[in-house]
Amino acid sequence: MILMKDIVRDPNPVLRKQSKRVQFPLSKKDQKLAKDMMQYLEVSQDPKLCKRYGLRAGVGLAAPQVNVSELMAAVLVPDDNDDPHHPQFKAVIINPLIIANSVQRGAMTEGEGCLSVDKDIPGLVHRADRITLQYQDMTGKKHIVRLKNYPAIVCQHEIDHLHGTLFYDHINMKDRFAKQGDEVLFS
Ligand SMILES: O=CN(O)C[C@@H](CC1CCCC1)C(=O)N1NCCC[C@H]1C(=O)Nc1ccccn1
Ligand code: NI
Repeated sequence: MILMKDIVRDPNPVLRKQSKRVQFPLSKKDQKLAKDMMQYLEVSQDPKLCKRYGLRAGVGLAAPQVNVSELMAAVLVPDDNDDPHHPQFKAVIINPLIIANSVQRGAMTEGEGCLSVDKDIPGLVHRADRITLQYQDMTGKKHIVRLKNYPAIVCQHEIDHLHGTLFYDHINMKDRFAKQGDEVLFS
């Protein structure tokens, strides 16, 4: 089971490395990693279990955050009324590729955080508002999904990790909350 002690923190250089492609069929190690990362998100989003294991609740976790430089991340975006049985987007995304970005930009009004960044870094994290994401699931099956708003933001945050990018790399440090043109802001 992944615990907070297993999560690598900035400025650990592993967070700045380019991850390697995952081969199929998945090795036993990669199967366990995929399951453990999704389990972290599920446990962390259960208030009782989250407290019991001293976790920070998360909606995404990328392999480099647990010290594995592979193109794999788990995403579990709860639906608005927090029904655990109907998440907005739940997937282990392997060898993900953003094959289209909307011209329209989007950012979360309150900025972003990261389980691997222990300090708060305020500012708008400018991203595409909508993306077309291609990924392989644990069986190697290819999926192509179109995401917008929060699920799109979360996947972009995770895919960034796989390429050694952290959320604050996107903040305009000279004017942290300056909107970019007609950027969509949402909380
Ligand atoms: O790379 C992956 N990470 O670093 C975990 C991050 C990923 C999200 C940050 C912004 C977009 C993706 C994460 O989840 N958080 N960031 C730090 C603390 C809060 C936490 C969070 O947003 N929790 C949450 C939100 C809604 C419901 C339940 N929990
Ligand atoms: Ni992160």
